[in-house]
Amino acid sequence: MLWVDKYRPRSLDKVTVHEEIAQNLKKLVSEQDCPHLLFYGPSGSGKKTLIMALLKEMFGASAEKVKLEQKAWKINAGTRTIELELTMLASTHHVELTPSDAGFQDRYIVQEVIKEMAKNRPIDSKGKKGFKVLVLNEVDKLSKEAQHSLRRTMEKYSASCRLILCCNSSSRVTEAVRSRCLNVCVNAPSDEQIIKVLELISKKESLQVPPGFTERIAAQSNRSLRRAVLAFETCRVQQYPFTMNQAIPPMDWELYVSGIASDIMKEQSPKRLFQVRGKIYELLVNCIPPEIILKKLLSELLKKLDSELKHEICHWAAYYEHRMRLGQKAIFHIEAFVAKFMSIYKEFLIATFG
Ligand SMILES: Nc1ncnc2c1ncn2[C@@H]1O[C@H](COP(=O)(O)OP(=O)(O)OP(=O)(O)O)[C@@H](O)[C@H]1O
Repeated sequence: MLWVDKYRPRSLDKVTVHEEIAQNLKKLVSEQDCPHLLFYGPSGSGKKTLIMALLKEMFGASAEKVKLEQKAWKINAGTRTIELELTMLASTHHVELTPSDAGFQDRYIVQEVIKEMAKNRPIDSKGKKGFKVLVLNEVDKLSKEAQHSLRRTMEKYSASCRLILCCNSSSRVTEAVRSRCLNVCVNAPSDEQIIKVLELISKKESLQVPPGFTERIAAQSNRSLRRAVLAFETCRVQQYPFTMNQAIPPMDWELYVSGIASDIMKEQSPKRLFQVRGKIYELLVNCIPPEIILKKLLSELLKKLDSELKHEICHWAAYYEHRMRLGQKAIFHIEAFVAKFMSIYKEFLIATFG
C-alpha cells in the first residue's frame, strides 16, 4: 500500500492537519442534525480524508466497506432514452460518484440517478428511517443545468438524503447550491504541518532522516500533502539511507510537460504542433486534469520566455482556460493555446532576429 493511503487518518480524532474542522464535524454528527455539506479547497489539502473520517464517525466501520460498482442507467428524457454508465463507490450507507464524468449529460445523472438513490431511504437497526449520504466529487465541474437540478434534488429529498459535495473551487458552484450547504473550507496545509506529517511517517517507518530533508520536500510540494507524501516515498525507494543533498524528484508528468515546453520553444510549425497534441493526449489519458496541464505548461514556458512576451502569453493562457471551462473537449483549447503561443513567439523571433 502506498504511504498516501497507509497513513491517511481514518477517524476524525486522528486527523492532525485540520484538527479544528475535524472537531467541528464531530460536534455536527453528535448533534444528529447534519446538514448538506460543501467541502472546498485545493487538491491534496485533505478534503477526501475529512469526508471519509466523517462517514466513519456517522456510520462506524461499515462506511469503510465500500465496493466499486459499474452501473448502467437508462434514462427517459422525453423523446429519447439516454444510456449512461457510471462508476461509483458504495457502502450500505453512502454512495460516492463523480457526476461530471457524464460530460454534457451530467444533468441527467443529477436529475435521475441521484433522485433514485435518494428515494431508497435506509432504515436503521431501531426501525427508524435514516438517511443516505451521497458524496459528489468535482461539483465545480458540473454544468449550470446540472447545478440547478442539484438544487432541486437537495430541497426535495432533504429528509431522506444528505449530500456531501466536494470541489476545488467554491466560486464555480452556484450561489443557490452553496447557500443550501454548510461550507467547509479546507485550506492547503502550511509547510510546518506538512513537515509534521512527514515526521510522523518517518517515525512509523523507523527511518533516519537527515536535518532539513523534510523541509525541502515540504517546500517543493506546493502545499499539497499528497504530493509531499508521494515525494517522500519516492525518495525512500530511490535511495535509502537518505543523504543530505539527495535530490527530490519531480513528478513524472511534470518532467513530461517540461519536455513539451522545450519542444514548443525549439520549433514552431504545424508538424511540431501535431507532435505536441499527441503528447498532451498522452497526459490527458493518464488522468492529469487539463487545467493543471495548461497551468504547468504556462509556468514552464514563462521560465524560458523573454520578459517582453510574458504578459501577452499569460493573457492568452487565461483566455483559453476560460474557454476550456465553457467547452467540452479540453484538448482543443490546450492545442489552441499552443498554436497561439507558437504564432506569437515566431513573430517575435522574426521581428528580433530577422
Ligand atoms: N489530516 C491529515 N493528516 C495526515 N495526512 C493527511 C491528512 N489529510 C490528508 N492527508 C494525506 O494527504 C493525501 C491527500 O489527501 P486527500 O485525498 O484528502 O486530498 P483532497 O483534498 O481530497 O485532494 P483532491 O482534491 O486532489 O482529491 C492523503 O492520501 C493523505 O495521505
